[in-house]
Amino acid sequence: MLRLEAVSKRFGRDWVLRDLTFTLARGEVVALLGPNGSGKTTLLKLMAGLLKPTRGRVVREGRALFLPNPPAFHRHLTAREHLLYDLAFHGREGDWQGALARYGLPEDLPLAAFSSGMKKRLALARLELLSPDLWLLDEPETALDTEGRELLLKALGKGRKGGGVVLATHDRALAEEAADRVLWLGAA
Ligand SMILES: Nc1ncnc2c1ncn2[C@@H]1O[C@H](COP(=O)(O)OP(=O)(O)OP(=O)(O)O)[C@@H](O)[C@H]1O
Repeated sequence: MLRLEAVSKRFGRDWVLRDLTFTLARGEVVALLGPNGSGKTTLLKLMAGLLKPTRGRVVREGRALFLPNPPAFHRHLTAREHLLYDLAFHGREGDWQGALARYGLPEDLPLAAFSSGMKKRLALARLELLSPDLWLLDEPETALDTEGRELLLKALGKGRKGGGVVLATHDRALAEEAADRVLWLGAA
């Protein structure tokens, strides 16, 4: 699904990642763990193609979608409007009403009025609907309550079936429960 060949990334004079080689197999869920500033978000962005490596190569199969933390939405749209916009933008059709109901979300409230947990739920509903091949998730568990966490675990199962998942997290319990493998990032 995804291969990184001797990838290094530097911002200015600081190396954040050095000589990283990694392969994500189809159907695999991998968790990225490491302290603040160790390069987890940078690595997800490199995997998504949102950043270019300073050295090395990233090879991706299929369509990748990066979920930032916190998720980014147009605040003046409602959940219904946003999902319809996302589906149209990606040229897809999908049961957006079913997705909102599964995640316990209102259709007609502007997203400016969503709590951070509701936004996280909406981001998962959106991912399910758009069903990319590769799910790249930055701290998907933050702001989720117990039920939201269960929904996340289910969604990760769908991501696995769809192709593969890489998630950055500080939650070791989540990594142990959801991931096949952990990639530890330390000081570069
Ligand atoms: N656009 C940028 N320009 C300069 N430095 C950056 C940029 N993006 C990230 N960095 C630096 O790269 C390092 C890694 O940041 P990154 O956000 O990838 O870490 P992280 O492991 O996701 O951290 P956290 O656990 O706090 O979310 C940090 O020192 C950060 O300041």
